[in-house]
Amino acid sequence: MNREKIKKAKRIVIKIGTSSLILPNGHLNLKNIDDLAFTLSSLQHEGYEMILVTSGAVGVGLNVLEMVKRPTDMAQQQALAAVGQVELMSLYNQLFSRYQQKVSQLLLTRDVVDFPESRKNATNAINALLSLDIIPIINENDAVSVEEMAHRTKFGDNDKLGALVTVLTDADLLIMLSDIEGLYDKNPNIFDDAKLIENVTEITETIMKTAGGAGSRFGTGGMTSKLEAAKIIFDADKQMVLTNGARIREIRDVIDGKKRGTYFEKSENKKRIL
Ligand SMILES: Nc1ncnc2c1ncn2[C@@H]1O[C@H](COP(=O)(O)OP(=O)(O)O)[C@@H](O)[C@H]1O
Ligand SMILES: N[C@@H](CCC(=O)OP(=O)(O)O)C(=O)O
Repeated sequence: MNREKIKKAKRIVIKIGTSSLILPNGHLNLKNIDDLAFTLSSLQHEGYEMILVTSGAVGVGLNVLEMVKRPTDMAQQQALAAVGQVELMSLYNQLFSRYQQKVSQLLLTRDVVDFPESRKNATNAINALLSLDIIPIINENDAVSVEEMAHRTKFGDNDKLGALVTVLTDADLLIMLSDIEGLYDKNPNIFDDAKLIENVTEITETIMKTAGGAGSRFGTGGMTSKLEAAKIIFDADKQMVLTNGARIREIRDVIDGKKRGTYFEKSENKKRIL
């Protein structure tokens, strides 16, 4: 499948997972964070409209408070996220400003996307920031969004948030950065002979069955949540590339339509039928 459509993308959402921001020993992955700031800033300077959906509040919070394990208590996790989010944004602010790029922070809850009025307000804010040439950096508002029955405030995970932001902002492309090359035909953590899938045109039962859980102690959703996000992307007729966050400067290759990671794009035939 050729990737011509990617080359036309102008507004691009990048979702980066905790596993690309935190090293296995719990320290911040400064190289990746710096590469991210450099790459997004230079693309923005060239005229692309970049939006960053970042995870890492809880992971960075653990680092700041020198804790090894994520606490099980919900309020403790919320507190950790509140601490980590400040540190994460402070770091982004420093590094992006080194590349002459202004950034901003938006912390969203699920109800913002569900209620038409607040959805419109969030979209307007993001559009206004982009028109001012400021990169919006978005995370879930983990300090206040917890699982509730009547009033839905939680997205579930940031893969879904990344997909919803892509739809909300009518972006042309979602690039999802993880700690792995892309989607494999089986969990590569378990099977040595797992093979990379280059293109996915539909989320079938067989594709869902390839997915296993998170690869690091910091990641949350694993591959299943990335495929759930891909469903949102397909339903909205958007495109997504899942690729390795270890080589962030390759984002440029992805945008140039080169074969990197796994490309999720509904086949033309399918689009005609629907
Ligand atoms: N079929 C699969 N293809 C690729 N990765 C898979 C698959 N099944 C399970 N995984 C695991 O999913 C992990 C990525 O998810 P996760 O740890 O949640 O990362 P992130 O923090 O980037 O969101 C990979 O490191 C890998 O171990
Ligand atoms: N909002 C959470 C991210 C949760 C999440 O989905 O993490 P990840 O699987 O690393 O993308 C945080 O900032 O810690």
